[in-house]
Amino acid sequence: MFKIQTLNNISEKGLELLPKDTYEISNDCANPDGILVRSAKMHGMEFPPSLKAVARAGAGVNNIPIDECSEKGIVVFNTPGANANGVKELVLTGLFLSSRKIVEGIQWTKSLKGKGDEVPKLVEKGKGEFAGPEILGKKLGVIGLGAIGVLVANAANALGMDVQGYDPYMSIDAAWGLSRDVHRAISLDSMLAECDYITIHVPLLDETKNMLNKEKFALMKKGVRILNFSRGELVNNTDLIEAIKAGIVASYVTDFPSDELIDVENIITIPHLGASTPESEDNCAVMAVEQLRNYLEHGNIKNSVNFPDCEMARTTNYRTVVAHRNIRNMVGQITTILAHADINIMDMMNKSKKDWAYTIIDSDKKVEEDIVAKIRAIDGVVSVRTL
Ligand SMILES: NC(=O)C1=CN([C@@H]2O[C@H](COP(=O)(O)OP(=O)(O)OC[C@H]3O[C@@H](n4cnc5c(N)ncnc54)[C@H](O)[C@@H]3O)[C@@H](O)[C@H]2O)C=CC1
Ligand SMILES: O=C(O)CCC(=O)C(=O)O
Repeated sequence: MFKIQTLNNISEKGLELLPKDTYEISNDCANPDGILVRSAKMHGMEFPPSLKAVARAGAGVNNIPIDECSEKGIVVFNTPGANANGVKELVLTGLFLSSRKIVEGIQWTKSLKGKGDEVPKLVEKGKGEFAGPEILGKKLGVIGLGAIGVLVANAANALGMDVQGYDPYMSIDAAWGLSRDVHRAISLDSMLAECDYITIHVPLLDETKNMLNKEKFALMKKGVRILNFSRGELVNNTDLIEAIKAGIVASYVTDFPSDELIDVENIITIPHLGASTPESEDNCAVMAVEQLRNYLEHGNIKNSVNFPDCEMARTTNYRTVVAHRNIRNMVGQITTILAHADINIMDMMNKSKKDWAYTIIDSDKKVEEDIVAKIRAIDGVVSVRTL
């Protein structure tokens, strides 16, 4: 029986893929084999030795202590692209909200309640306060051309915007999906200087924290409109508020409210609704559960953020999987231990990703616990399982 702990509400479409005879699901269990999570903060959480994997039903993994998980041999998965359309649709909404003072206008209209027959006249008199430009023909800069950035760039291009993108690490898959009409920015700074609208779609990392700051606002066109549906910490809020007061930033729309941003003129805060659609929630949950099951039951890794993709069809009933550091002679040491135990390897796969590596071995006989203990004792090995 595998125990799965859920730290957030996970769509039933995903949970129902966990067979009741082999999986126990609870939001409060003592020794889980796997955790399913959305945005719950996992930093500072105690990880029991039973924990083998964490599956993030979503894209961003800044709520998970990745390095600590790697050191403990806990494989962390996310669900690339599964909620990208949900976010894209809200970014497009944000684009229009940043241009036309729709939110402010709706709020003002409410203040007319009780004015009786005067309302239409007051509306016509007051509406000038809420005018704003059209997006057609305007320049949009997209920072980060991954699953979401590409969809946003293509959709804005289809709406008649002049779109450029900046992503020094763009994947080949993402490049295949990008419209040929989207231009490649020469540099981030040149893109920031030219655009009327800027939207940010990068992960929150040490390198991207405060990516939009005083120095970058100083480069921007007066009246620029900025959208942030990625993470709040990508933008320095103190510098942003100054740039708004100085008239550089005409509007900031974000999915990540924080106290200093709420109720500030020209800032629209949305309560992290980017992926809050039934479609995105279902897609993410199904993908997260499928990846978690494949790992727990077969030791296959797909879409992990800390260990390499490593998938092999089973050739025998005896599988051993080893998570280890990406250092010399790991495979040599593992296979030597198996050879001394008179175990023959029928098929194997070894893959690496940055500092970490993973080995799957299908053998002709069961690898008993004393042999597992020997593999576990190799310097650099962080987890061993037989399946
Ligand atoms: N508002 C919401 O509900 C949601 C927010 N997100 C946020 O959006 C982010 C992006 O999501 P996806 O597009 O699905 O991720 P992704 O991994 O497909 O794309 C991220 C892109 O950013 C690029 N990148 C990384 N560092 C960069 C840098 N310094 N400069 C320019 N580009 C850089 C990468 O090369 C990659 O192409 C997530 O990390 C998450 O924080 C994701 C889903 C829902
Ligand atoms: O699960 C959610 O609603 C948050 C989605 C998100 O921010 C992400 O996938 O990175």
